[in-house]
Amino acid sequence: MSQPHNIPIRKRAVVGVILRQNCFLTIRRSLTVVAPGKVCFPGGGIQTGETEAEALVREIQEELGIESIAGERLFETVTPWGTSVAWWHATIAEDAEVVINLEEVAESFWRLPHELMRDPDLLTSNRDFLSAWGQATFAIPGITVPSDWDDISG
Ligand SMILES: Nc1nc2c([nH]c(=O)n2[C@H]2C[C@H](O)[C@@H](COP(=O)(O)OP(=O)(O)OP(=O)(O)O)O2)c(=O)[nH]1
Repeated sequence: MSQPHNIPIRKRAVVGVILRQNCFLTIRRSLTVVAPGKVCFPGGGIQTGETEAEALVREIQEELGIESIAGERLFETVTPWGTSVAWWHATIAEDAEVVINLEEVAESFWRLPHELMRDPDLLTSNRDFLSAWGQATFAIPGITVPSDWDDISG
């Protein structure tokens, strides 16, 4: 699944969509990284020689101190600044405890879909990702689109 685009790709990144009890594991970016203070999912740039799944697991470990298992590749977008972003479902242990890396992450929290959509600090690409999910462009394992989604996202 992908969005149509004609922006030259300068970098590739991967993002982890992790759920617990209908809530997304979400981070607020630290003030020293790109898009400071913005809310998004864990993830980051893919290094040379890494697969997307390897980069996903490494970034989640680096940012949140937790082991994860890469699941299904859900979606792909391109940021206006030319980063191709692959959106992956990932799972973590039920009792995994998040320990944030303060160099990259200001805080982490679990958010219901409508709470995320209403957060003014949510990265635009994440809003687009959630909208595409709400329109059934792809499914996310373990969560269904709320029946009142059109009211939430409209
Ligand atoms: N981490 C993360 N990045 C996202 C999300 N949505 C989205 O468009 N992005 C974009 C922003 C960036 O262009 C790219 C990853 O950025 P990043 O700043 O987290 O990655 P990074 O630390 O590896 O960056 P760098 O050190 O390589 O510069 O993906 C998201 O939910 N989480």
